[in-house]
Amino acid sequence: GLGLTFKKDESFGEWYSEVVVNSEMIEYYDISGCYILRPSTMAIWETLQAFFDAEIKKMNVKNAYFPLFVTENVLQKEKDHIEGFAPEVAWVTKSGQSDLEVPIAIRPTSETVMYPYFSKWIRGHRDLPLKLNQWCNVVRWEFSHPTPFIRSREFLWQEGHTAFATKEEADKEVLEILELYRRIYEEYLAVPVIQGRKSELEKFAGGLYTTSVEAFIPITGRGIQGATSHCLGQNFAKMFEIDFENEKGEKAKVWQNSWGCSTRTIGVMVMVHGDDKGLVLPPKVAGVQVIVIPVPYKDANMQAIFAACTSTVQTLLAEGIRAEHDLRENYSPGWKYSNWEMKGVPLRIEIGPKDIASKQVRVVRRDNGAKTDIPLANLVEVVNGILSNIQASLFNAAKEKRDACIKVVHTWEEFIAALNNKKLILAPWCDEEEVEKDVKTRTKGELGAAKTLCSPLDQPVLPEGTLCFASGKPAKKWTYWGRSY
Ligand SMILES: O=C1CCCN[C@@H]1CCCn1cnc2ccccc2c1=O
Repeated sequence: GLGLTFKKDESFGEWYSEVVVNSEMIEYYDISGCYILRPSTMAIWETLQAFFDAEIKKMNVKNAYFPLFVTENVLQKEKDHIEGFAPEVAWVTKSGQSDLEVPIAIRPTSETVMYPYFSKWIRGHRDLPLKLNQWCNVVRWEFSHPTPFIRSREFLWQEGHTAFATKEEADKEVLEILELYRRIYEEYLAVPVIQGRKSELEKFAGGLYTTSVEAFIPITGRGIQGATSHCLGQNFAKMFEIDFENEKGEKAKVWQNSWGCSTRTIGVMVMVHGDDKGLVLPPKVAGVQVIVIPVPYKDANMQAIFAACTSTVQTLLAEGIRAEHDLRENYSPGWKYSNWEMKGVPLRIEIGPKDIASKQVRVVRRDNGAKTDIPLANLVEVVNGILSNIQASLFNAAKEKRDACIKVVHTWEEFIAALNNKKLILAPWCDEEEVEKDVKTRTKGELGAAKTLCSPLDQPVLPEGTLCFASGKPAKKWTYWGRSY
């Protein structure tokens, strides 16, 4: 049949897998954790890429491309950053029948690939700031449950790697990039996110501190890290001897950042906006924003209807609206409506005999099903208005839903109750790592333990004397907790 067999709020995992396949975004591949990204996925990725690439170029970041492969000794160089990740590193050990002299790793991230050359290229303060980015794939051979877009063994991302003379410059850029990540989610994918700082336990171990944008999936009550922007401090500069002669002629270590955003963004968008008819695409990222469908009538003049469909598409394309028509003769209008709803196309235009007669078209919104008859005369301006209204209402609906999941707690009992109610928990915390580990231990279970998601940059007031929900010690900051992907 045409529709989905699984309902979003009954069998979320199965619903998600069915939607990404039936909407023609993903095709499963015969290697576990690897997926084919079909054109409708690439159209979305290319829109996000175009926005982010243009913005980082305004920041004087330059794109480069470094090799996919990294030697073992270089990869092992930064031990405390690699130790936890080592099992995920994929290795090339043969070419043809013969073993390689030395096994070669496939990049899981590119710090160790790039930084020996940062060391070579950076000599004096005039070589700073060095700001490089690459759009590429990375491989992490994870064994936890693979999920299209969300957790795959190969994924596409951008990884930015920058070096500065001072910590102040690095700190500033960390937040500038984090703001771009917020815009990717909120302005393009219509997904609300929280900007925050990771705890010492959850941060990138090789860095100084990690900031992130955190999304939330109300149906599963799980948080999901949307993208990360790390200040690496001088850790990698020490390891890879990335020094420069500062303006006083002294030898100094550079201050570095690294930041990344991947195709996981697309999976979050599917989870947040999808419904039981399939994908729901925010217009700003939809590869096809409007689909025009002829509605034939028994003795109607089909040529006139087809001609009207074609000219409507041309009119919209001329104004930069991404429109297509579906003139296939062997499918009914009803079948086509379901098919394009499954693909998440934001707006459908139906053209039948009476529309021709009264020089109008009927538009139907994917997000709320609203139908409106529009005179051809002001088609473009009305369609543009509806598309931007869809974009805004998708974001507002998602934000309202996410905010309704936020629960402020002050005690352990409230915390556990909120966790069992699939809430996104905001709690005062003493910021002690032992307490964080203890919460993980005490909430272990088949749904996974609760963990810190981030401490919001925008901290609510913390009244004097507020105690930590878990330890009873004086609280130091408000922190979001929850189960996560
Ligand atoms: O997040 C980012 C943003 C982009 C640049 N890299 C940083 C840090 C990556 C942390 N990480 C994540 N998984 C890994 C997996 C295997 C080996 C190493 C790593 C590893 O270093």
